[in-house]
Amino acid sequence: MIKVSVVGAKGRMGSHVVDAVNGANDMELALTLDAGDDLTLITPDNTDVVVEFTVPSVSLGNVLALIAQGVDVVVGTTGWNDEKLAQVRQAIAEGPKPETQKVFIAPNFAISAVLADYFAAKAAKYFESAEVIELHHPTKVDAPSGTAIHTAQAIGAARKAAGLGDMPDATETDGGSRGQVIDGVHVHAVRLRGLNAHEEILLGNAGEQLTIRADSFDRGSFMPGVLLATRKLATDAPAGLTIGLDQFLDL
Ligand SMILES: NC(=O)C1=CN([C@@H]2O[C@H](COP(=O)(O)OP(=O)(O)OC[C@H]3O[C@@H](n4cnc5c(N)ncnc54)[C@H](O)[C@@H]3O)[C@@H](O)[C@H]2O)C=CC1
Ligand SMILES: O=C(O)C1=N[C@H](C(=O)O)C[C@H](O)C1
Repeated sequence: MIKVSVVGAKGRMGSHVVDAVNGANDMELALTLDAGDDLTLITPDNTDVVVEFTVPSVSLGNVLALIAQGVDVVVGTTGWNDEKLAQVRQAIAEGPKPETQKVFIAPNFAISAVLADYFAAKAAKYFESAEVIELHHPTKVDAPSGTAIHTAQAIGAARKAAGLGDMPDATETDGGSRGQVIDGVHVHAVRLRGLNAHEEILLGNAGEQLTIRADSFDRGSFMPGVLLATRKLATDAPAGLTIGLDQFLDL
């Protein structure tokens, strides 16, 4: 049995993870922690894998504390950047298990979103223009979404590798309506009561458009991916930091 602890267990995602672990016949729920709880209660004796879904402002601190505890971590919290990721890699190298510690971070655990990212990266070099629209519930604290940032980065990398230049855009006066530019890709965020998590990727050429859309209508859509990652970390995932559920799929 895989002993799984959950950090952020009282949250929208954390509570779904608790239910998913309790429903998995190869897992047992160890500790459920939330804000103010002592992370040093989690040890390799009581936990094989921690699943962390908290808030962007605290996730790095949580992950560093859990690395110091010598436990492997699946991270769903967003808000990551290169500087924070470098701190995670350094903490692993200087931690108690530098050769075996595993940390996995994914901006999105839903297969629809992972495939949308993959398809967008494949399509990007064939289109003059590409923009990303993410749409979420109005209780989300970060914008743009980690998924949209990851998608924009993938499109930007594919365009750079193909030698594509800047996208056409004659905008001279922008009051903010063109969104945030990430690796040359404009990203737009919608917050609307009634939505959960959605992303639309628009790719355009003269006379044609390709639209790639992923919808997570409820948070259950993320759970198969969370359980997959948890099982991978408990078995044959590589040591060190792994980023993106696509790394665990045969895409
Ligand atoms: N990777 C993915 O597939 C998904 C990622 N997310 C991300 O997960 C994060 C959480 O989203 P939600 O669950 O909707 O948020 P939420 O606000 O419902 O839950 C966050 C939980 O973390 C707790 N918390 C706050 N500070 C803490 C600390 N220092 N230590 C432990 N717990 C602490 C809060 O009390 C709360 O229970 C966000 O960053 C969101 O973008 C959300 C859905 C899917
Ligand atoms: O906050 C959410 O709900 C979600 N956050 C993640 C993100 O920021 O990409 C994943 C998904 O979009 C749901």
